[in-house]
Formats: sequence, structure tokens, C-alpha cells
Amino acid sequence: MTRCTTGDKDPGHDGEATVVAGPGAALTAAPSGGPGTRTAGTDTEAASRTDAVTCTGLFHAFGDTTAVDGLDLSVRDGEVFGLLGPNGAGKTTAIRCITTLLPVPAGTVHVFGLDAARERMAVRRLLGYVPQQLSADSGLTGRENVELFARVFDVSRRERAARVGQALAAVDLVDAADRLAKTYSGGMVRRLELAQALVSAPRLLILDEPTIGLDPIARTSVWEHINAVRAATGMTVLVTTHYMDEADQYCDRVALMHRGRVRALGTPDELRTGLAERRGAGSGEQPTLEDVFRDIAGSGLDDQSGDFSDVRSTRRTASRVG
Ligand SMILES: Nc1ncnc2c1ncn2[C@@H]1O[C@H](COP(=O)(O)OP(=O)(O)OP(=O)(O)O)[C@@H](O)[C@H]1O
Repeated sequence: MTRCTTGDKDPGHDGEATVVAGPGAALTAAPSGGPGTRTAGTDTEAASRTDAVTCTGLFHAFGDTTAVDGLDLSVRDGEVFGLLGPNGAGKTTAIRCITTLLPVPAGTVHVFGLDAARERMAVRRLLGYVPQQLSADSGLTGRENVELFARVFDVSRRERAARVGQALAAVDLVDAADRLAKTYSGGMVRRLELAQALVSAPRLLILDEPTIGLDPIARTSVWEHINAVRAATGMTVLVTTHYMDEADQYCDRVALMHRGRVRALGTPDELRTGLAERRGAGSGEQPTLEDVFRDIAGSGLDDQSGDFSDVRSTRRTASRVG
């Protein structure tokens, strides 16, 4: 099976305080399984439902390197939630704890109320996960790749062909389904991986850098497919990205993560408005999400973690299928 390569990582540190934007920090979504129509909701309404993900004081270290350092996070049922941060912020480690691929040494992680440390298989059954590393096999056709995942996720034989067809249709790969994956473009491979993750009809779809290395048109196409599936199913989407513009455009709420912790949380609008207010009247242009991050991370962003511009040019890239 052809997989991607991964590169080196940067050390993390602990440090600054968290900014939480609010009140009524986000639009709320239709319940799982319902249509994707969203209505404005109150914090009380949101709290009365089981959140899709709750991390409380999550900690994870690799030897002396603390990757996640007391992470508190709630992802609401039905929202598109963006976890943002530079290289080494701890995003992938946090996601691996949520997907149960890494243990939870301290703190708690719950997925739709299930304890990720104690109910790992039950949690896994609720998840679709597209990792940063390529997970498509270049020597199989698109359909065979999705069928493989259907078998791994125990989709019943009776339903399998229909579910594979639906997943391929959801990402517009029906016409290319019987071609080898090695003939696919980078954007098609990412859509194929999305189909692999969708075939088990997850309640929570987790995407680690779904658009990294793609050109702007392919990035837009991947997001349009994510949004269409979310609208059709009401599933919750948790995504990491370095692309602030994508987070701004496509995420209901974002968490800015730095050195293992969430430093700011809210809708993109709230975070930008919050910074504009802190800067005061007459401070010039409307700030961007990247400005918000710089404001929160301060000088710490420019030392070992790199900034978002650096990230775009230096971060590891996945090797293409084939
Ligand atoms: N398997 C590992 N072994 C040792 N250290 C690791 C491992 N995985 C991550 N780390 C370290 O943990 C810290 C957080 O890394 P992580 O990959 O979670 O960050 P990230 O925000 O996802 O960054 P990136 O965008 O580069 O993926 C980094 O200092 C990294 O070097």
C-alpha cells in the first residue's frame, strides 16, 4: 500500500492565557441525522445537548516534549469546528487522542458522551477520520479503496455496494471510480479519502489538514464536498488547517491553538471583532484571523513555532499517490 511520508516536528512549550469569544459564540446545527439547516441558538440550548467532542485538561507528552498541555475544548453537535495553529501546536496529537489512536494519559476526552479512554471501540464506530498521511492505495481503483474501508468498518455485506456508491457520489468520483487511484489528481485523492471516511456514515468526521498541498481550485472543491455532505447528513466536522482563509470561510467556530493549549475560541467574526475592539477605534483595517492569532500568541509565535507564512512554505508535504 502506498502511503505518504511525514517530516520533522518542532518542540512545543507552555505559556499564555486563553481568550474565549462570546456570548452565544456560534450558530447551532441541526441534530445528527437531520438536515443541515442551521438556526441561531443560545448557550443554554447548546449545553443541553451532548457535545460531539469534549476535552478537559487533556495532556499528552512524547518523552520530554509536551505536545498537548491541558487542552479544554468542546465541539458542538453538527458544527464545523476548525482547530488552527502553527507547526507543533499540538493539533494532530489532540486529534489522535480524540480518535483513540493515542492514549489519554491525563485529562478526559469524550465523543458524544463516550469516554475515549475507556470506550475506544464505541468511539471509533462514531468516527470518520482522514489523516494527514495519504491513506489511499495507489494500486487499487477508487471503488476498491472505498470498499476496503467499508469492510474495515464492518459495513454489512448487504449494504456495502450501495454505501460505497453513495460515498463515491458524494465526492463526485462516480465516473472515475473504476480507474486506479494512481491516475488521480491530488484533489481527487483527497476526495477519495473523504469517501473512505464517509462510507461508515460517521456522526463525527475528523479531517487533519484536508487541503494541504492542493491548488486553490482543488481546495475549494474539497470544502464544497465537505459542506454538501454536512448539509445532507448533519454530521459534525472537526478539521485542522493552517489556511486561515479557509477557516474563516468554512468553519462555524475556530479554536486557535498554540503550544498545546487553546488560546482563543469563537466564531471567526467574534474573534476578529474582539481584536478590533481591543485595538480601539481608528486602528485601521478590520483584523484578519491571522492578526488575532499574532495578538494572542505574541512574540512566542516568531521563535520556535514559526508563523503561518513560514508554515505554508516549510511544513511537511505528503507524497502523492503513485
Ligand atoms: N510521534 C511523536 N514523537 C515525538 N514527538 C512528537 C510526535 N508527534 C508529535 N510530536 C511532537 O509533539 C508536538 C506537537 O506536534 P503535533 O504534530 O501534534 O503538532 P501539530 O500542531 O499537529 O503540527 P503540524 O501542523 O506540524 O502537524 C511537536 O513538538 C512534535 O514535535
